[in-house]
Amino acid sequence: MSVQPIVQGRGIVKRYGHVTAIDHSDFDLYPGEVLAVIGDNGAGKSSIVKAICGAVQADEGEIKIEGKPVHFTSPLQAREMGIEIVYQQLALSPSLSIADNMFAGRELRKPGFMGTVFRQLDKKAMEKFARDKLTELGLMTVQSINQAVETLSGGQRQGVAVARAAAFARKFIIMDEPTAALGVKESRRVLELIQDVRSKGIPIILISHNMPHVFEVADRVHIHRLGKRHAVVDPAKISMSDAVAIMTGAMDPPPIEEQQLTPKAAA
Ligand SMILES: Nc1ncnc2c1ncn2[C@@H]1O[C@H](COP(=O)(O)OP(=O)(O)OP(=O)(O)O)[C@@H](O)[C@H]1O
Repeated sequence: MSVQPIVQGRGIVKRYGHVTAIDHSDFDLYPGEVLAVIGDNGAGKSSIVKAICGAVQADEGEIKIEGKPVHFTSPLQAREMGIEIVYQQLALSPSLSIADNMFAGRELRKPGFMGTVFRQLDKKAMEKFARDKLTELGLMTVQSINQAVETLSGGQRQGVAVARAAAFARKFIIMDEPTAALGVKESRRVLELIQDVRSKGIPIILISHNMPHVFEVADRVHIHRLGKRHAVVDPAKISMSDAVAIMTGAMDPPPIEEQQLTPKAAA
């Protein structure tokens, strides 16, 4: 029995002026998996995930979420559907608290009259929710949920960004280079968080240049080259150096029947 992909992109094209960033590319994300997207600088990795979440609009092609065609015109629309994004450049407000950052743009109002008429925020409920989520992901090493994000370490900040995505994602999470700015210990914690999120059943698209990280957490590796999906490989069956050679064009991709176009369980 075949499993329906969460995301299915077919023939996606994105041009920026004369540059064709995505050139008739396909894309598939399946339930429960970490799909890594690797590729050289400028291969079109960010552009394809931006097209999926509505940060840019594709010029051609079709994107379906759980089998239904979507045409997001902004990432906010994707967010409303339960798609969360963790960016390389942290999209947190440094002077706001952890709790405020987690709820930015989707604050909880007090129940009843005070919330509906006076629009009063339910600070207690938001703090409790933020504390519960951080505890669930083992991140409650931070001293207070009301601590400003600027007082946290890089790893703790990235932890808050991942916790926020995990707390609100209902469909999937896109992570664009989540460990790029982090040290060894902090990267390790974020990789563990990725595994925690997957074990909760939320699939992840992970863009990364860090091959050891990719090979540690990915179930499948989408290799992007010159704006196209060049191959999809099983990291358990290919060496890191061969994946890089395919990515740079030094080696041909494996024949299609040897690729991992669907997860092993769904094949
Ligand atoms: N806003 C933009 N305007 C013009 N060209 C762009 C824009 N965004 C991306 N491009 C171009 O599109 C191509 C693909 O870029 P993209 O950022 O998607 O690649 P990438 O694989 O994510 O690269 P990197 O690993 O360097 O982040 C590049 O040639 C880039 O210069």
